[in-house]
Amino acid sequence: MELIRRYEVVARERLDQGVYDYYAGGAGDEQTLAENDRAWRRWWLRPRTMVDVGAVDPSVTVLGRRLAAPVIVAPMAAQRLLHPDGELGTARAAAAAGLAYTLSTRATTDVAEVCAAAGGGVWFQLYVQIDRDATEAAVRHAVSSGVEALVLTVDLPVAGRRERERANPEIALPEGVTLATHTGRPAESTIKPLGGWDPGLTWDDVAWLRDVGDGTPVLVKGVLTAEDAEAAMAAGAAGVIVSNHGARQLDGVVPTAIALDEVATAVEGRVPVLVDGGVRDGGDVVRALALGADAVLIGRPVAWALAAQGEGGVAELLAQFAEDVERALALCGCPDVAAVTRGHVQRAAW
Ligand SMILES: Cc1cc2nc3c(=O)[nH]c(=O)nc-3n(C[C@H](O)[C@H](O)[C@H](O)COP(=O)(O)O)c2cc1C
Ligand SMILES: CC(C)CC(=O)C(=O)O
Repeated sequence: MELIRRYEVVARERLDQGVYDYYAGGAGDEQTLAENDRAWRRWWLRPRTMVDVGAVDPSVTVLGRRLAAPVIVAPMAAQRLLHPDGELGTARAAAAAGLAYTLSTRATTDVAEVCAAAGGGVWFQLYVQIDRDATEAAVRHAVSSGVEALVLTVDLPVAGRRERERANPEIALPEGVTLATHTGRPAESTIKPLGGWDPGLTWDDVAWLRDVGDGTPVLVKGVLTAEDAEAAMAAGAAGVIVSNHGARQLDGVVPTAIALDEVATAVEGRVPVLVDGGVRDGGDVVRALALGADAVLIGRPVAWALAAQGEGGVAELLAQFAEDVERALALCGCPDVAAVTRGHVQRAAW
């Protein structure tokens, strides 16, 4: 937490108020935003001692790819708003750390360039548009660029009510920077919360996407209930991401540290379960693993590191984060990720 706070302080100094607010903000009164962080800490860790932790291996395999730690960079729009290194910087830093990187549909760098820079381990987050032809073209372009998974975001049928964005509803991108044309629309020089996404998306569309993606695994991002986890698996999802979109969509939805328990119990190991929202240190990662996650995604901490120090900042953050996961595993008596069990957490009474 401390490391991340330092990056956030620098990021806040460097960024325009509107840009900082866009990244930091949540929906409504930001009740869920605050609880996303706190809810992890309401699970106390139950460490075991006298286990040989002389060599701790924090690596995992997700969708066939070995990751140095169970950590993936979450999709976040418009990263060249934060630093000229933008998506290329974050993707390169993730690759150097042996982690996967998820590129947003609303990126400021084309997916082909990002895949080339990372050399593997890139996932493509998809917002399905009303214009299905444009979406199909984007998916084909992403797949032919070499993305290893399609992350279908299902929690943004309409824009959340984000009070902090009201002051700056349309953020101008820096001179010479435009949004990548993953939407098939002409290059745009501002970022808006919503534009042309299909609010009519249903579970039947997972089969369509699998088809368009030519078998590339489809992960459903934005699952908060056992019911939706079942529906996602029935629809052919290769995995689910427990997420409330960083508390940016509907204030009052369940924090992900609570939803994860229900979702992982329902999934019973049939597909990978990932989680994001408020994961801030190695202890949180162990909590997530204990509750049944295969890996976590982290969002804002990466944004702050990028804004503060560009690619080097993200590299440092991810290295320290992975090291902290290793330390937390050792201190819980777990020589590897497989050793983490439900018995490594207990719910706090408050
Ligand atoms: C500024 C910002 C932009 C985001 N853009 C996207 C996006 O384009 N697509 C998406 O699926 N999620 C997006 N998210 C949500 C993140 O992928 C992720 O779910 C969330 O930020 C994780 O929580 P954390 O920031 O607390 O780690 C965005 C989040 C932020 C903060
Ligand atoms: C362009 C936006 C829809 C990106 C996003 O998902 C977000 O701001 O949370």
